[in-house]
Amino acid sequence: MGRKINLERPKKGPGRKARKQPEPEFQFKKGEDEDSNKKLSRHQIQRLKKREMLKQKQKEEKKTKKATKNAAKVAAVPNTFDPAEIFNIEKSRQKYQQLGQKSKTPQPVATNGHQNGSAKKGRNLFDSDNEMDEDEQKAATGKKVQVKKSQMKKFLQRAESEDESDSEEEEMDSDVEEEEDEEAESVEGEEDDYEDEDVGEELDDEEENDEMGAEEDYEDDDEDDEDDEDEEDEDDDDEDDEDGDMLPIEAANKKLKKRMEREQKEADAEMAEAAVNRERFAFPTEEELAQTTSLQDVNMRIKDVVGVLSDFAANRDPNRSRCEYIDLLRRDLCLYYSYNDFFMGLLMEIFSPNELLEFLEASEIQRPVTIRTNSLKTRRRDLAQALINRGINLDPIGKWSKEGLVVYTSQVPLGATPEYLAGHYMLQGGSSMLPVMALAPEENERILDMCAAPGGKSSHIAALMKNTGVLFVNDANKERLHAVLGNFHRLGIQNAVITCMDGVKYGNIMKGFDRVLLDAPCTGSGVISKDPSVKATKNEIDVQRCFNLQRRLLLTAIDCLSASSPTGGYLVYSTCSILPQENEWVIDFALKRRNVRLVPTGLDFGVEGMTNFGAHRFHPTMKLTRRFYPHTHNLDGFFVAKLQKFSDAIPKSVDGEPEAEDEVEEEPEEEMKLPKKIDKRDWYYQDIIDERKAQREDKNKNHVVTVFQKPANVKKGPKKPKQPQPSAGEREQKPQKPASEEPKQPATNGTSSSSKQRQPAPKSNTEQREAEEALRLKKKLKQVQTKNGKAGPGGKKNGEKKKVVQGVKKGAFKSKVGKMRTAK
Ligand SMILES: C[S@@+](CC[C@H](N)C(=O)[O-])C[C@H]1O[C@@H](n2cnc3c(N)ncnc32)[C@H](O)[C@@H]1O
Repeated sequence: MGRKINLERPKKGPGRKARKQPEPEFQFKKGEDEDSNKKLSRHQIQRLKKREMLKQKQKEEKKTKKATKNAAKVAAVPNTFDPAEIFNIEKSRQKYQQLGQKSKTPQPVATNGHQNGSAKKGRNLFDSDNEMDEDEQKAATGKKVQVKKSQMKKFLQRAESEDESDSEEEEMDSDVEEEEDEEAESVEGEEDDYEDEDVGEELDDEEENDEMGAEEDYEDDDEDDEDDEDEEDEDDDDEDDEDGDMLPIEAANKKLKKRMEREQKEADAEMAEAAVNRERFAFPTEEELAQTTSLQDVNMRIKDVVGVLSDFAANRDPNRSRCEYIDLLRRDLCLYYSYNDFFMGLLMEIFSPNELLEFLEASEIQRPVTIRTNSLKTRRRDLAQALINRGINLDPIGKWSKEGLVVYTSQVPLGATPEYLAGHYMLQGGSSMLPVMALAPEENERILDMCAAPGGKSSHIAALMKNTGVLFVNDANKERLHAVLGNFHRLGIQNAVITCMDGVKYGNIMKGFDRVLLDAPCTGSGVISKDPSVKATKNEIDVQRCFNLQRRLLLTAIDCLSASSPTGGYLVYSTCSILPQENEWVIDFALKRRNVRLVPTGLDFGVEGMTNFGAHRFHPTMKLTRRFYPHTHNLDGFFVAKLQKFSDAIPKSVDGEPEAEDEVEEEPEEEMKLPKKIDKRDWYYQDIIDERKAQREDKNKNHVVTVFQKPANVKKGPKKPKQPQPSAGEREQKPQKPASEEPKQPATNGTSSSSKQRQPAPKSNTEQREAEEALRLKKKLKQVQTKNGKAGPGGKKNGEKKKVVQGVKKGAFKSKVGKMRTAK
């Protein structure tokens, strides 16, 4: 028989040690100590005494330290502060302990692990002050204490780690005590063991001493802070008396406030002292000005003069007028930032000296690259994801736009990604989205964009219209309109009609629009970072030319609008200029001449429009317009105004005021002039860069195609026949034709355009060039024939012309022209 299996399961429950463990006792509480001394072992009593002595010693040390520091205390106060220093962890910890001890009652607490220990401390921290739940406490603290979360987090983390180390210590102590008790019970009088215990105790004490030493070191490291803390300690004591059970964190906050106030006072005093001691800026003589060679000196002088102007009465040289200072400032600013005097003068009329400096600095820096999601093809989230996958680092442009994205870095050219080519986005400046947002186009409306090329805003309008209704897209610049066409194809816009005409005359063709956008041509004073040539090239005539055109365009745009439109009758006028002459002044001009009123733009940021400018007083509602600046919004400088037409009737013009003030004699501006040099990375001219590239490619293709078609004709046909030198007598008889009459270039107007009209419109650049070539050849042939006929068969001239006809090969011309026509 084997052994009988014991089927009885072993009893579950607390282990031997746990069962044996008595209720935890808090032995080091004052008051209780004397009563409980009887219960304590000899060693425990010794240890307790030791600790008491140590504490006493520590207190005394602290007191002496405080006294010496107070004696040595001078006005030296740190200029900066570290929140961690203000939320002094060690002090807080001590305070927690005190608070904890105040409220601590000898109730049983599980001490199986340091987490509980710390939890216990945590509870003490909160429970000691009042009896609210921890959560309630937290909520209350959150309301009361205005401290940054991160600071709070750090603070609590550090406090927790301190608590943890404390609890570990306690655990160690309790373990040792436990062992002691056990040993005392079993082997009384075993000296060795006691010695060991003593060693253990000493180690404990050493540890404590070390800790205290470390604390002291910490304190010594930050003596200055300690000074403050000591001071605050005193305050704290008072506060404690005053505020009673104030949370430590509240106390810390109070300390922080006090400290900040004190620092502010000191900073003010320092500033005042510096102002008194500062060397007064001496106005430079002409010689000194002439001797200035370094830009750094100019920069210094700019700052000095701006400083003087900020408090002119106090800082001025009594022998110098404000005008002299301003002239000096303008001169230096022009030199430092490379502006012409006139343009700098305009800017100085807009901004205060300090803000002017900010604007000039911001205009030297490129704005962030931004793109607009084409909502006809994709969603911003999807586009962002696709671009992020290509290594493009981007973010939403801001809360104000649902479509814009700002691109920080990109490893691929943004104008060549598959997403761009698929029309998922448009390269567009952030501020360019604002006028369309203000226009707020609706579906199924009839909308006009009067100056639309290259089509950034038009395509945005079309997207908001969701390809419904009709969008009339106009621009006076034919070349730029090609870009509109390209962009619209790429972006999938199908509701647009593109026209090329002077906007001023648009009202003669079509009216009754629900909404009109007039993004007027301007000086570009808001986009200096994109085109720095503005700084040095713009003159008074340019500005006058711009605002005169803008006024005329605006009046026409208003005339094109329908006051009885069921959905709108709104017009948005915008420019990328910050000059009031091109903005508020133009709007004010229109307000006086048409039945329109200003309405809010709906844009929730931007600076209010000006109601005063120099001697000018604009309509008070001008405040509803919005200005955007590079230095305040990190956007291109822009102006946006929204008008509502309330009557189609045109009021009689204001007496004595011409339709266009300060009219400058000028030729009608047919096409916008492009800058001489276009930066290849400039998105604004991306369309033109593409166009030129395409033309270059076309040229090469053209060459190949011509050779392929008829190489012989190409060589012989267009060859210019050598004109025999006429004799002196002949020269007198028949004067030579002026160069302009020579049909060198394919004509773009006059007869050629009429003949063009008869032919079907060329579809592409190559075809167009071929057609023009054919026309040129045809014309040349005709000319030669006529001349031949006129000269008569027998004369000397006749013979020469015959030679020419032979030279160009009449048959070859005809066949080429014929072939091209059939090709068409
Ligand atoms: C500021 S740009 C327009 C930019 C466009 N709205 C966009 O967002 O892409 C001004 C445009 O006005 C055009 N323009 C200049 N004079 C004009 C006129 N008299 N009539 C119509 N357009 C004109 C220029 O060709 C230029 O394309």
